[in-house]
Amino acid sequence: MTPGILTFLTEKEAWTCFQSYCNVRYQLWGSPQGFAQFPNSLPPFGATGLPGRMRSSVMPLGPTVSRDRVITSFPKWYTPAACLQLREHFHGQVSAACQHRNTGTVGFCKNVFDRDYKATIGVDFEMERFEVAGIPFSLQIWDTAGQEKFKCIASAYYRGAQVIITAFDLTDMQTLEHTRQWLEDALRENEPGACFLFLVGTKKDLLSGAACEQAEAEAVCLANEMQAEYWSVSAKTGENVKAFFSRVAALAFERSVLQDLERRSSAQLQVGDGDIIRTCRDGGTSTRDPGQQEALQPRLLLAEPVSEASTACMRVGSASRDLEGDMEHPPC
Ligand SMILES: Nc1nc2c(ncn2[C@@H]2O[C@H](COP(=O)(O)OP(=O)(O)OP(=O)(O)O)[C@@H](O)[C@H]2O)c(=O)[nH]1
Repeated sequence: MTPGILTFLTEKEAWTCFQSYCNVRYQLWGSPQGFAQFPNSLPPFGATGLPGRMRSSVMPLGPTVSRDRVITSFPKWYTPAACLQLREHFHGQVSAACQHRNTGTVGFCKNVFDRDYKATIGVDFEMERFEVAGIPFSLQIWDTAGQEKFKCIASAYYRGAQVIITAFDLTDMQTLEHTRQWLEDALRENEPGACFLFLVGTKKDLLSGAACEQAEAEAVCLANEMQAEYWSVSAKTGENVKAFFSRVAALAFERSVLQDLERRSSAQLQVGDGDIIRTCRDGGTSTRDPGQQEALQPRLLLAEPVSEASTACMRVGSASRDLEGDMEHPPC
């Protein structure tokens, strides 16, 4: 994401307006020692079966998570009329798994609001660290440019998103219509049902009373049609920004944990009385003593996703630099 609170959620030039699309990827991170506290001494959650850049990854060490990125209870929806799920607690299995261990784009990332419009060139990238239910959890946030001329670059980053956020300008309802196209483009690159969808109305500070209610009602209708969860936010005042990203992080976290638990139980089915057969990274198989499994798995998780994340970042950086020249290198 470009600097400036929620720039990915706001307006650009009149004709392209708000088709800004944001594609959020996640990472779970923590120390290998931390994993040893989990039942069976297996790493808690770490995807090995997700496609390409999307795999969750475990990083060896991470900076402390700031207080406003700590999510202890399941964040509430913005409006029950358009939310993905009404419950107010983490899934039972997720809470139970988390109990075994002790253990937060731009304005959101930088806590600043930039009143000057600076177009996103190609793609912006941010990594936000959270702590969800006591577990360190990172979101990779990819803010794709809304302008038509950058569309071909943006679409390369749609694939493998866990969360898709399409944004529009609450003060310009034409931009709401454009979100359909953005969503279709993004969904085309992903498996059906694989992503959480969010529709976000920005510039809430510029609307009030009946005008705001009317705009929100239309947005909620579209959100229901898209099967997306609806949120109104203001990058300028910060209204709902933290709550929105907490919700995104919590939902993404929960899903990744559930997927991981599922993978773990299916992996256990493959364990026989004798040796464990595991797939190697080069596609071959290896036979190992069962006692070695606990030590090996964290290393597999550490090595592969981190290098993939770096490759992805490099690609964003070089694509952007080609177009802008002085683009900041994404924080890998
Ligand atoms: N009043 C108000 N202005 C906003 C808000 N969010 C963004 N803006 C302004 O709207 C303009 C466009 O914002 P951007 O965030 O750059 O728009 P964008 O859709 O991300 O544009 P691209 O980066 O080209 O995709 C800027 O001048 C912002 O300061 C908001 O919540 N309230």
